[in-house]
Amino acid sequence: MSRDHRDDEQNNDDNNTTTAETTIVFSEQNNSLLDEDDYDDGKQQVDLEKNGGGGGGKGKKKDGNKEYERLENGCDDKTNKFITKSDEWPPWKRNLAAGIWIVIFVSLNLSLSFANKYLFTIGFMNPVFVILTGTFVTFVGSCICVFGFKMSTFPKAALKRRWKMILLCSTFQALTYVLENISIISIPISLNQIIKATAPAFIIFFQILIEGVRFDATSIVCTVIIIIGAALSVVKNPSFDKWGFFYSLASTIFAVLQSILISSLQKDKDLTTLSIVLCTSLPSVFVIIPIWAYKELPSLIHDPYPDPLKPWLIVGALAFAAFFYNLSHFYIIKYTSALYYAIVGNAKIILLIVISSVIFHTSYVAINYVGMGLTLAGFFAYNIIKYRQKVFDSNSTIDHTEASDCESNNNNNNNNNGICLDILNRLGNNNNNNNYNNNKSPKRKNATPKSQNQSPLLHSSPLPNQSSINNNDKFTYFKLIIIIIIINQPTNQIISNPSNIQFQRLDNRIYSNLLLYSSSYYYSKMLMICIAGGTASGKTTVCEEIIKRLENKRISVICLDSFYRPLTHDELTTVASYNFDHPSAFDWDYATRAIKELKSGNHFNIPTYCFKTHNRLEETTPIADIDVIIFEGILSLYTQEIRDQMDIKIFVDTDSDTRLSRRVLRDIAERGRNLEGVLYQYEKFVKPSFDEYILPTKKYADVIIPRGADNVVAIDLIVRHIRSKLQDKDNNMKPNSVGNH
Ligand SMILES: Nc1ncnc2c1ncn2[C@@H]1O[C@H](COP(=O)(O)OP(=O)(O)O)[C@@H](O)[C@H]1O
Ligand SMILES: O=c1ccn([C@@H]2O[C@H](COP(=O)(O)O)[C@@H](O)[C@H]2O)c(=O)[nH]1
Repeated sequence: MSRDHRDDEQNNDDNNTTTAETTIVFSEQNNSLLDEDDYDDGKQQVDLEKNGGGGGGKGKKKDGNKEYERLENGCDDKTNKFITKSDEWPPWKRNLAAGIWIVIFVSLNLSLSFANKYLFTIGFMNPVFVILTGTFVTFVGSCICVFGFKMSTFPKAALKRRWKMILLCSTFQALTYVLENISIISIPISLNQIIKATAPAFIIFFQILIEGVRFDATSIVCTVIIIIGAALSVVKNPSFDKWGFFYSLASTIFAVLQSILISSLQKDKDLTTLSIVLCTSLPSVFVIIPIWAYKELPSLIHDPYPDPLKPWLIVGALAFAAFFYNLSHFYIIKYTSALYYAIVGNAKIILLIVISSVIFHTSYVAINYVGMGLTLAGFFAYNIIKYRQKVFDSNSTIDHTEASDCESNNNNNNNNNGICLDILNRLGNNNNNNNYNNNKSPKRKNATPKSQNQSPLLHSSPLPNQSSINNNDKFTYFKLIIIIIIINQPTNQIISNPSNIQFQRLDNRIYSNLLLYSSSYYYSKMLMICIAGGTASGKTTVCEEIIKRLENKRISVICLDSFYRPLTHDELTTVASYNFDHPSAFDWDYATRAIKELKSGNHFNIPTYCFKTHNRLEETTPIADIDVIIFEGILSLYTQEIRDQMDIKIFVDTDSDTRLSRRVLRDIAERGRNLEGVLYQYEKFVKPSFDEYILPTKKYADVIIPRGADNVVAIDLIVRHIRSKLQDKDNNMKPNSVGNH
């Protein structure tokens, strides 16, 4: 141990109280493990909080800085959610608001269905037009909410990033509603809802088709029950109509596809439910217009209605109701969670089946009642299973964090996306699980050479598969297009048969109900390790050594460096006076989200930072489906939120002279610097920041490794510990452990 480190630890000993954890220092001199006293928790991190979760300092003040704009607009730094007054409401007020919106949601849905039915009975046979006006008013209304009332941000960046997915989603959305409305003309609402209840079967089908996912027996049994039930519901049903049935089925399939896309879109930090409605409604209008022009325009012009004003008033009212119905989705999710919303949506389907059967005196034969009972039972069971799995999933994730206060953060972050561990994210996965997400330059030994501006993947593993989000997107779209081709075949036939068009109801936002189904059986079995330490202390080298020894495991290394804030124009002009070693140089919000998402078993695209341009590059590196994540960086132990996610916390403790000499060589060779620049930066920023911010985080480490990668004993012991932790997790994954939660 170097002298100054000893001094530092001594100081800490003097000053601090003990915590429950024990820090282990690996000393190779005597090959023994030395127990160290622990230190006071949470003291250093105050600095970050003072700076607004790391968002403070320089980054916030500069013009043109996106983060600054975001914060100025009222976006919370930690959760990345838009802050409104209601976020500060007491729980009772939020619950009351949620309750009111749930009532609005259910009653609007029922009213839309029944008013639509009434429209058709008075001879207004333009279901596509009803959807068109509803979608258009939804677009105008969401514009007013976003631009006028600033209820959500306009997701410009997300729109640019995800425009293809948004367009596809809009198309599915339009087809879902149009086909559904057309279908209900020839079959009763209750039958239509029964058909919609078969959605889990399609979810499972698509997951098997697209991903090759294997499902647990209970999900399969529920799905089989649903299908048998749905079949029995239609057999000999006096109200059955084959085209109505096919339209409804096609609508359900599109809704499933739409739900898959929506759940993926909801993972985007910039997309709220409201902004998704805004972005998808306009393209939907453009998809619906040609269908409407082809199907209904001639009859709309030529067929006079007995009472011309009445239907138009109803259509107008329905369009506004459709908008508020959409708005209610946003508010229910806002005040509760997406999971809650999905449950409400499922309950609504059942309510609709029962009420519509009673109101419209739908006639059934005995076998249909058996079928409906079976469908509902399967549907209930499926949802209960998914709900339990989800709850188990979040419990197991929280357990690993060993922190109670991260629970609320987890819940917050998962509100929009926690329940929809979406197919698409895993659709996009490739097999480069053992990837090295590192924005640094090529390393010695096995590192793959790359230029500074290349994609940041540095493969220390035998899997040389580089990838970027673009490639993933292509792959994903390719798969979706295949699905569309398969699905479009029967759909085209149906649409081309005008004689079957009768109309019953307006809007039924099925996608949100389906979010629950798209949640697959998932366990958080990943191990998260944090490696902190001063610059050039050997963090990366230690990672490489660990990876080498864990050859058969899927490991990803994420560098805190990837989350450097891109420098603004002003900052670039005075880059020599920019402190890259200060906590405010990092985008903590982004880094925290990445760690939490990955820890929850979700996919995340890691950004790429370029040390030469001090900017973020276009490429991102998708990370998912791995056994071990190593989060490495000078300040990786700095924030409590990130520390709370870690299973093992390591500090690489290398003496400062060694670090300086390594840094000089590295920065000149790999980061395009000169000697004067490196020394100036080291003296002015690197060393003071190390003393002030980095070294104090050593107290949070479970393991301290003196001399970095040279300390073979330490690395061997860590690897052994990782193996045993992974084994523990594997054991806990066994099916019979589910019941314990
Ligand atoms: N044990 C070691 N012996 C010799 N050189 C080392 C050792 N560990 C790291 N280095 C060199 O020091 C530099 C910085 O190491 P690195 O692992 O990248 O540190 P960090 O990730 O902490 O910045 C690299 O050029 C690396 O080759
Ligand atoms: O644009 C940048 C960003 C960072 N730095 C320096 O990099 C190190 C962190 O990387 P390590 O690999 O952990 O050393 C940090 O000390 C910054 O000073 C930079 O020079 N330019």
